[in-house]
Amino acid sequence: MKLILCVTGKIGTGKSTVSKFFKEKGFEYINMDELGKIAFEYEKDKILEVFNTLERNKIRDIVFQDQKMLKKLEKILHPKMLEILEQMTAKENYYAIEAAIKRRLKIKCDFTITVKCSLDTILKRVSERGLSQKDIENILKNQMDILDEGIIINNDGTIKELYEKLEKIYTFIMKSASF
Ligand SMILES: CC(C)(COP(=O)(O)OP(=O)(O)OC[C@H]1O[C@@H](n2cnc3c(N)ncnc32)[C@H](O)[C@@H]1O)[C@@H](O)C(=O)NCCC(=O)NCCS
Ligand SMILES: Nc1ncnc2c1ncn2[C@@H]1O[C@H](COP(=O)(O)OP(=O)(O)OP(=O)(O)O)[C@@H](O)[C@H]1O
Repeated sequence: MKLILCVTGKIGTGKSTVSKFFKEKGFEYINMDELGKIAFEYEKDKILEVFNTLERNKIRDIVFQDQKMLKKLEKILHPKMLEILEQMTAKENYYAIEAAIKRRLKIKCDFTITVKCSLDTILKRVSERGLSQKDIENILKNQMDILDEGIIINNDGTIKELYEKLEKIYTFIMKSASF
């Protein structure tokens, strides 16, 4: 049997943490940001032509301040990312796909979890990763199409509280999937 669970949500809301829970339950974990990095390697020539650089930090600064440039980057990378995703999910298995822009990528899945938390929590958790408040706000401006979808998880609380919610959601998904 094949089951595809998508974990979506804005930057720093806790998608990786939620996905890790499902990985521990035996799901195969796929991170679309990582597929983006693989696609980037395949499409270096096209990227260099458009951006005159291959430095991810520089490209990040450009695209999250200019939506037209983000569209150009997505047009180069998304087809390859989706091709790799299709290959990776060909077998019967349980998959947890982490994808902030799941809707934009039009990933088909059986269950969706949207992870949410307040802007304050996002800023606090992500700034520890070395991104400035301005960087985070620029990324968030380009994530306005991430809407509440499927099972909604609020992740402003502790990890323990998150895991308690996830155990219930896991039970629900496994029961629903067996029908
Ligand atoms: C712009 C790039 C080069 C910046 O790389 P960098 O290593 O600095 O950052 P990283 O990939 O970790 O992304 C930073 C944050 O932005 C988010 N993000 C990435 N791409 C997008 C996008 N197209 N739209 C909205 N948010 C995005 C990520 O989920 C993450 O939270 C890179 O994000 C990229 O190639 N993006 C385009 C591919 C894509 O759409 N990936 C999203 C998969 S969900
Ligand atoms: N409930 C929580 N309590 C405390 N810290 C948390 C909680 N949930 C997640 N975190 C931490 O917050 C940070 C962001 O979480 P995580 O990496 O899971 O988010 P993400 O949505 O995957 O981020 P990105 O969009 O950048 O991929 C991480 O350092 C994670 O360990």
